Amino acid sequence: MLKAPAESAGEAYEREIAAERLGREIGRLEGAEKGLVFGRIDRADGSALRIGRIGLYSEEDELPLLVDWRANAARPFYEATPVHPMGLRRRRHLGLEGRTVVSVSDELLDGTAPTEEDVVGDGPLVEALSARRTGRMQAAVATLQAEQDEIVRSAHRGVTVVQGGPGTGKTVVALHRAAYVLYAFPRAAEEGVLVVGPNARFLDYISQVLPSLGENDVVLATCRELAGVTPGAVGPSDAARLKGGSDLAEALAGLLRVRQAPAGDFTVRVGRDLVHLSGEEVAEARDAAVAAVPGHNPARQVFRELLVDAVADALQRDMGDVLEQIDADAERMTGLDLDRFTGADRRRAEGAAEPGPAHELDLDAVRADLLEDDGVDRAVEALWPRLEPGELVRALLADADALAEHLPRLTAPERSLLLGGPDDPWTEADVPLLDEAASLVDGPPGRTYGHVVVDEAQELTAMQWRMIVRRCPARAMTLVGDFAQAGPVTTARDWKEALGPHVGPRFKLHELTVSYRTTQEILESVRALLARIAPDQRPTRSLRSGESPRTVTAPPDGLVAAVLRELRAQSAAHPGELLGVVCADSRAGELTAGGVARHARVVPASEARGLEFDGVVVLDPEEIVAARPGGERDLYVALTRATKRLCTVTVEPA
Ligand SMILES: Nc1ncnc2c1ncn2[C@@H]1O[C@H](COP(=O)(O)OP(=O)(O)OP(=O)(O)O)[C@@H](O)[C@H]1O
Repeated sequence: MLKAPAESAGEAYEREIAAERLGREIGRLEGAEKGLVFGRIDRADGSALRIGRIGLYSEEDELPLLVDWRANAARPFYEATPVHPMGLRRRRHLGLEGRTVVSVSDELLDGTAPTEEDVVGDGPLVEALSARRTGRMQAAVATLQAEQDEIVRSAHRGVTVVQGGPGTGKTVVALHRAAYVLYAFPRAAEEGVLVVGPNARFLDYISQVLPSLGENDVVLATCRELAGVTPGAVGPSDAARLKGGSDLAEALAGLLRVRQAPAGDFTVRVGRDLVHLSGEEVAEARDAAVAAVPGHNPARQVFRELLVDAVADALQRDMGDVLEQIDADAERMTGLDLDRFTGADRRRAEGAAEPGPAHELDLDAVRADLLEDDGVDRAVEALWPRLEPGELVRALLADADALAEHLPRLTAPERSLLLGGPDDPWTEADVPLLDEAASLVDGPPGRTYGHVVVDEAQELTAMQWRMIVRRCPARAMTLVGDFAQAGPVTTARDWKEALGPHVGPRFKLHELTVSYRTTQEILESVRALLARIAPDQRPTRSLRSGESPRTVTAPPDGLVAAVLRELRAQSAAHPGELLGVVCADSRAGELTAGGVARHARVVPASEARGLEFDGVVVLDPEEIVAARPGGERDLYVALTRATKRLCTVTVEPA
């Protein structure tokens, strides 16, 4: 395609577009190649369908060669049970390496006895769950469970919420839902699908799933990336929590209103004249400008034009008054009617249309002049200064008086937590403030999406919710998370509180209750902790059992050595498995320097959400709990990352 000569710029452009389209199609087909066909359903009537990541058709056959897993025809593959066989006799799972079949596993659904043709054995789910972790999440398209599939395939186009404990497959559901939306809702697909995750580490972890489902057009982003802001510093979490509250949005909007033609009369110098505008006239121009377009800077342009109209009107009025005064004075002194000497009289004599009064100005010319006038420029800048988003945020955070005026609900100590210097670097908590300011100053974001998926959604602050909802005008979203795993900055306690301001009660809540990651033993060991941090939450159950979690103690100066000992023992006993060490954020550097990173991924507790490993070492639970507010929830996250074995290293009492 790219070798073909292009005669013109237009042709070159079309060639690029066509090449891009083909590139995408190649990507889709390559993605589908991995486990090309993973399922087959045999109906009781003898017909069969093969299920794969995409649909494939041949010209001769009536039935498709391969049915896309998202097609309605594939539904029984996920939903049929012996109680509701949905017309199926057999469900078959196929394991492929390249194009070679390496495993077959059948379930018989209609109560008939297995024949020689059927391979009934260990379920493919158990196999998938006990497989080694690779450090990247894998698609679960072959083994989606009925409760997961129901959410993925839901016809509900509004807001779907999935609440579930650690490892219940929320991320799996969220990503397969994104793929389903692209397939089943063409409008949303055309407007784009966005997946938001808490940090770059997490996005990297899930980055393979959608491409392996043949979908390369989904945008994966963190809040930073959406706002286009890279923070230069880490802020304290108590200030971050405050900055996450929706009061800040009101404060920024309030601060902006003060910068849009504050009340009062106004005088503009135009050339040598002073033109006076009443407070009413200015307010009228302001209200009309604000109503005309969203965004301070775009509305400023409208305001400028309306102000010029008002100035031109005032000039005409003043001019009229002056001329009438002159007319009256002259008439009184000379007894002459001056009208006769003006162009009005002559034009009338020449048969022109009835003109206005003699002193009428050419208003269009006056307006054009005024739009170029320095005096008008200065007036607009004084009444309605052009702004950058960052300036607006600074004007609030670096000014104690502005904080006091616009955040009256905060206490004085809270406000002093927010107060910063004019040159402080931005922090993570400033990102949604800058985004809010950008929407206030420049108008709504340029890029919006037809469907937005948010993973670890319990992490979002009210201000972050605002920035995400802004990008989804249709309010079509899939939100997955677990409030028992909420970090220290989260502002809401539950889904109702988080979503109320945006969709009220209009969201559909699903709950997942089976853990596909952690073993029953690990879940038992965190039960008391869960009861403390989320007393209302039903504990999840696991499909699998394994080793009991262990604890080892070490002296304060022997922690790194103890972690290394444990990792060596685990990798000797279970070579090839993926290991992770979760520790307080401040410890990560020491562990990496001590050589731990050669044996395992070192994960600061604040970044552990959503990740998983075969074996996990949790270093110094007390330190993790003490490191941040709500530290017990960080510990709960840390303790639920292992699929097979968990070891906790605690510090020996002195
Ligand atoms: N139907 C399934 N088939 C195969 N594997 C699955 C299935 N559902 C979940 N899993 C696996 O279980 C593990 C946990 O799933 P996932 O990460 O989606 O859970 P989560 O609810 O998002 O967890 P967390 O609350 O810790 O973020 C993953 O390895 C995932 O691949």
